[in-house]
Amino acid sequence: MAMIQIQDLSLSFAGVPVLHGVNLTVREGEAFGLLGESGSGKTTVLRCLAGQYHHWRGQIQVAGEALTHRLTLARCRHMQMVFQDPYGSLHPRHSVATALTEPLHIHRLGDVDGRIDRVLTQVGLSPAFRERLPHQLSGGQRQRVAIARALILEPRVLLLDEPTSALDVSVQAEILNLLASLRERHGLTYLMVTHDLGVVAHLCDRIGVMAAGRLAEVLSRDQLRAGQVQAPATRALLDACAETA
Ligand SMILES: Nc1ncnc2c1ncn2[C@@H]1O[C@H](COP(=O)(O)OP(=O)(O)OP(=O)(O)O)[C@@H](O)[C@H]1O
Repeated sequence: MAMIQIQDLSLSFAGVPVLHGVNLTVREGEAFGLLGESGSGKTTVLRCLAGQYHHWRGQIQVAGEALTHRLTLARCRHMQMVFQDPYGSLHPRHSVATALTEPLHIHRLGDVDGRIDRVLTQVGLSPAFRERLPHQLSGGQRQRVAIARALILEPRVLLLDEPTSALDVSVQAEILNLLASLRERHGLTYLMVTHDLGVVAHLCDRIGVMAAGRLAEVLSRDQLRAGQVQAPATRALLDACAETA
């Protein structure tokens, strides 16, 4: 089943087109990576799904339901976003427990303490982290809290915007492994934006390559690994990666 189906998605800012008729399907339980050069429109696709832009055109369906331009509580609950910079996405004076309680209050969910302890354990943090403030956490721990805050609502889909790029290289693999095991355990669907071919090779089943606001190509992980690519934009990404390797 298609968990996310995007058809003919277009968006302009002040008359300047940024997305041009993007078509994209993410299957239930799949990890789909969006690659592409800077400014190609990857994050804008995620933001349309997350309800941060309301003036897109086209059709978006999630779990078979058409998304409207209005953000509903049910939509937020089923589809959560995790950002690149965990420091920026956590309030500096809110403890971990406060950050995790907020979405539960908004969605009027009970068993707050039990849910917080369970989700902290799921992301590999002990309940002793409840009272910590963001500056008392390492970068990797902060990203674990950001993932916990997304997971506490038990969503079906995570929209991941460069979830490891702000982290030290040594911590990136830990967070990628965590995301992989959470997907397997909870049957989550991921749509992930990244610049990093290593990240997609590790986590993603299929990869879409964006170029100038269009989806240039969709590949399996094996096709990408074998260099079986058609679109010039994909070839340019592989060449750039080979040059820096
Ligand atoms: N709020 C906005 N107002 C005007 N233009 C915007 C806005 N958000 C994005 N853009 C433009 O849309 C285009 C696509 O941006 P987007 O952030 O989606 O690219 P990206 O592929 O995610 O890039 P990066 O990898 O650098 O994050 C860019 O040209 C950007 O300048």
